[in-house]
Amino acid sequence: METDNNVETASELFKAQTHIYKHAFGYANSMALNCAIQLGMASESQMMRLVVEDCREVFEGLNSLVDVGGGTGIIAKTILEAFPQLKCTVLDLPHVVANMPQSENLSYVGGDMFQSIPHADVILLKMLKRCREAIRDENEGRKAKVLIIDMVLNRNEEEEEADMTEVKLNFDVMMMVLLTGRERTEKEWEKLFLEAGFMTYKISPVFGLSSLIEVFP
Ligand SMILES: C[S@@+](CC[C@H](N)C(=O)[O-])C[C@H]1O[C@@H](n2cnc3c(N)ncnc32)[C@H](O)[C@@H]1O
Repeated sequence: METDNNVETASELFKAQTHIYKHAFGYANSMALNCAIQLGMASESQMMRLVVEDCREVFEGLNSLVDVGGGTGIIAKTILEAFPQLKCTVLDLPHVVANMPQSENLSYVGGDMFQSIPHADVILLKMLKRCREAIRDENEGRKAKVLIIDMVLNRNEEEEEADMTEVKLNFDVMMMVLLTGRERTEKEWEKLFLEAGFMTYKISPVFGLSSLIEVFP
């Protein structure tokens, strides 16, 4: 695979990722798939950088952001590179963030997203399995705008390349088999947002296999 340094545009990166996943699923071999997922994760910050560049308006004017299930803060740090005035909080399980160094604009909170989410202008949920519960009505943080970065099935079927659709459907099957989860169509996402009390949403399919979904209270 090309390294971060010689993949220059979002579409090159997304094509490379789709290609790798497609072949890994084709091998029907868990080791090949694991490698593909590791490679995909290794390019996450590069991908996020491209997305922030393409979608600056989504982050402009915000004062604070909380990345729910944000791990060690790779995504939050990437957003901060472009918007250094933001106050970012990463919420993850206590053992994940226990020894993470705080800085002026980046803090870590150990906790359970199903109990409480720190207040912020925007809540980011990226690749989380149980976002339904995370944005449910009773959750304290829910009145903020929510940004979700995740797959949307059957989106722009005419425009979407066949390879990409194939890979998304393979992920859907994998989620069902391994995690008793699933990927969602736009209609299913919409139902989830309306049930959680949100009024509107906007999907920007700019993120290769994943889309950026803005959900408004
Ligand atoms: C699939 S990873 C996604 C990481 C990151 N959002 C990304 O896209 O790279 C899920 C993350 O959620 C965290 N997590 C799982 N259950 C959680 C909970 N109840 N509260 C907070 N974080 C949780 C995990 O520790 C892990 O870092």
